[in-house]
Amino acid sequence: MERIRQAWWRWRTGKQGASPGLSERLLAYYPGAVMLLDEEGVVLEVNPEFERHAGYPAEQLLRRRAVILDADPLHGGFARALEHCLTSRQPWQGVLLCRRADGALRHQTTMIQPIQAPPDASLRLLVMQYDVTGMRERELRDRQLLARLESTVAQLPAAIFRLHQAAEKLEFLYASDGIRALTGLAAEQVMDDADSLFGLLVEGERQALEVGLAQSAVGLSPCQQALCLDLPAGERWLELRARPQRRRDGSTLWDGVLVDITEHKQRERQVERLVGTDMLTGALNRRAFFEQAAALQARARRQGQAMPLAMLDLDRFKALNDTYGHAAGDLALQAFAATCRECLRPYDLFARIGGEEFAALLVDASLDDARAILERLREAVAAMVLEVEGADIRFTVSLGLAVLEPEANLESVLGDADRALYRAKREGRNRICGPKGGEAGAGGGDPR
Ligand SMILES: Nc1nc2c(ncn2[C@@H]2O[C@H](COP(=O)(O)OP(=O)(O)OP(=O)(O)O)[C@@H](O)[C@H]2O)c(=O)[nH]1
Repeated sequence: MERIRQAWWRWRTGKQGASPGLSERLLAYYPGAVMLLDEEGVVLEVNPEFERHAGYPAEQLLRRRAVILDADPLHGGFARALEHCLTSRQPWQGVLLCRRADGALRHQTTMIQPIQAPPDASLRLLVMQYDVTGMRERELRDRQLLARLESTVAQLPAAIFRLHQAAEKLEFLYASDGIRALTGLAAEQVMDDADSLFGLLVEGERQALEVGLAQSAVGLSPCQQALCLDLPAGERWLELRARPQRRRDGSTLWDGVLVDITEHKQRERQVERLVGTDMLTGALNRRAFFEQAAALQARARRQGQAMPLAMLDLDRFKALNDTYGHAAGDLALQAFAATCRECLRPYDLFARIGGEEFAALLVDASLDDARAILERLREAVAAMVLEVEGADIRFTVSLGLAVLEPEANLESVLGDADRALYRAKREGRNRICGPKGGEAGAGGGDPR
């Protein structure tokens, strides 16, 4: 077969010219159907394989026009292909829909080569056909299957992808249409430029992804990573799950899926918030305060900054409870916490760390700033009037202030603030004390 293909190729490319023996060789060895036609398109000769491949007994075809093989002998492509070869003396190649003697339609890949046949150098056409119907049917089935698969993938609430990394560069070799619902980006956009997607990652997430992919590439282990995107509609969380494979050139490929996990993340955060929140007042609880204060202190340590820390305690709260009842006391605690949140800045930490004891950690504030903020807070609390069953309830707050130095121990600084608070109580309540020697912002004293 290879020998014949090479001979055919030499012939077609004209390196050797039309070999007089070639048509005989093709008629003898070509594994498909071969016909030799005269310049009227009449069949002069066929090969022994002809009937098996063309589905026509040789005797029915010899001395008849070859176009009768065409599914449409009058207007089909066979007649046009022959016409082309005869007028241009150029070869023709293509797929023709032919009809077998039993009426079955078959796709035949067809090559037609004009040759000058000795001895009179009259024009002949050498026609070779090979039945590719099975191949075309398989191709059609594959295409239908692929179309079904693509539409199924498009319906998924996820995007599938193939990611390639070579020389540190990441590119999507494939991204399904689902990427648009997840990110607002078209699949083509992501395939053209992976950064159109990775550029949406919130700060630090890209680095986390690169580390995750690097670990996956080294150990050829699955990669699973939660990614947070900053989209115009808000924050969106995706989970990337992918399996790596190594290419021969040493680069790595991941086939994987991106799934929206925003709802799950939001629920997770809600639970985290609830676990870290005091149910009565909505302030942070003691555990969350210590965790978040430690994180803020680590950041402040890097910047070499100290942070003012205050303890707040309602004055004579027992008496309020005793006079108006525990429910009124609860209401007072809630109103107090709400006023504190209004007076503090959104990024300050505010927590209920005991019964009627609260703490505030002021971020990026000098001691003077803190005093001014807390003084406003003290005044706002003193100005509050709670109406409970016809009675106007007023109360005040005492504050103890300390400074959390970058390297200091949080518990012991809370102790300092507590001691300052004790002084504020002793000196008449409704005032701010501390740090040592810096008593300022004293209020009107205990109204009682
Ligand atoms: N209503 C209510 N009261 C609470 C809650 N937690 C603690 N308390 C009350 O807060 C009061 C705290 O009283 P004390 O520690 O004696 O102090 P105080 O009466 O505020 O007096 P000073 O702190 O000295 O001004 C107690 O009566 C507790 O029962 C709570 O969740 N709700």
